[in-house]
Amino acid sequence: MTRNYQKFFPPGTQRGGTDRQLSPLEELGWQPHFAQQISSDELVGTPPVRVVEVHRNGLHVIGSAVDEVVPPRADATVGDWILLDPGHVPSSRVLERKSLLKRRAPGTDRQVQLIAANIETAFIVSSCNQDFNIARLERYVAVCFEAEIDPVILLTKSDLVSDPQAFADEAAAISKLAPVITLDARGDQPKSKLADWCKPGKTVAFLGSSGVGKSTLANALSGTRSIATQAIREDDAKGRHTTTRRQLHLVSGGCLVLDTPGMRELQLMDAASGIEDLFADLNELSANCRFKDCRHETEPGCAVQNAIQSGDLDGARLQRWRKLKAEEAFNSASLAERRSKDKAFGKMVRRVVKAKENRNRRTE
Ligand SMILES: Nc1nc2c(ncn2[C@@H]2O[C@H](COP(=O)(O)OP(=O)(O)OP(=O)(O)O)[C@@H](O)[C@H]2O)c(=O)[nH]1
Ligand SMILES: [Zn+2]
Repeated sequence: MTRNYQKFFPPGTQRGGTDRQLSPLEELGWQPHFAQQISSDELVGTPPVRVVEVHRNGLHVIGSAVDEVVPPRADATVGDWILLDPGHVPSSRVLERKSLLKRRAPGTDRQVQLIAANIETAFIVSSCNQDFNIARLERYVAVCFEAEIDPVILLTKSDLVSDPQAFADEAAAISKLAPVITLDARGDQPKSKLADWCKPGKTVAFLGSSGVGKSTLANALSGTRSIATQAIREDDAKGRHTTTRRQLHLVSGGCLVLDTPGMRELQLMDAASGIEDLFADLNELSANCRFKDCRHETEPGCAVQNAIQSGDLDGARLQRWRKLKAEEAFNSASLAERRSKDKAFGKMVRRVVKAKENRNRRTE
């Protein structure tokens, strides 16, 4: 039986014209990257399903002819593709991801928390007002680079300022790889301005602080409907639905939007290469410093300081680079320390167990 997915789509979204009709799995974001990881036997025996929602007590998964909640597992998050083993659900395999967004959990114990998997484009949302903060935008862009997600910077509330282009110009200096778009999130602009990224079968997310317009944008993409909410309503006569914010929504036109919590506390961790990518210009400059270990402070022959002197480089950008690197090093080092402590503890446990076994053997 193949499930009929039409009911998940808002009316009038079936595409005509030259576009090939996507299969139900493709509508959910299934792509060659995932198909390559499985054999045809596996495809039949363990159908691929996508995690569309994370509940406290389980993962809501949807596939062709599958729509159920399976037990939660630490190694899967919203957006993941899982080969569902109906005979033994815990043995189901999580497919290798295209991207993974993770963060350091709030609080002091610095656990890694998986936020979302297989996002293709992250819209980093800020507004043309006091929310606009270059350091914060840079942080998000670095996180996207690290996660292998394409970042696009969206500056909302352009209707409330006289010169939105000034904000756009500043944001454009962050990275050549992060396009910048200014817009009024209410009305028609999002649909046309985001069309390049919001294609059927593509998964996108809106990241940013509270109040910048993430919900407004998602709604403006037109008639956002939650796959998860939809499915749960079917089962629940009272029309109740969950209030979790970590969900995949299917948007009119077919793209998938991941709804994530505000993420104000976004911390960099294990993101060294994301930072390298973000500050590629500074790394290039550093290669020309006279000393290999130049700290770009008062050393003679420092290409970075020279660029600042000549006005080619904004000194504040160097400061932000330092700050991000220090933060990343701190968070990652703490994690490494804990890992090595865990390792040492594991070793000790094994030693004790072995000693006990030896003792038992001798007394047998
Ligand atoms: N004038 C104007 N108002 C906007 C724009 N974008 C969002 N708003 C308004 O800003 C307020 C907050 O927008 P939301 O979409 O709820 O913001 P959010 O990012 O989803 O906020 P959280 O749900 O708290 O994370 C709403 O009153 C919107 O109508 C814009 O481009 N122009
Ligand atoms: Zn230097």
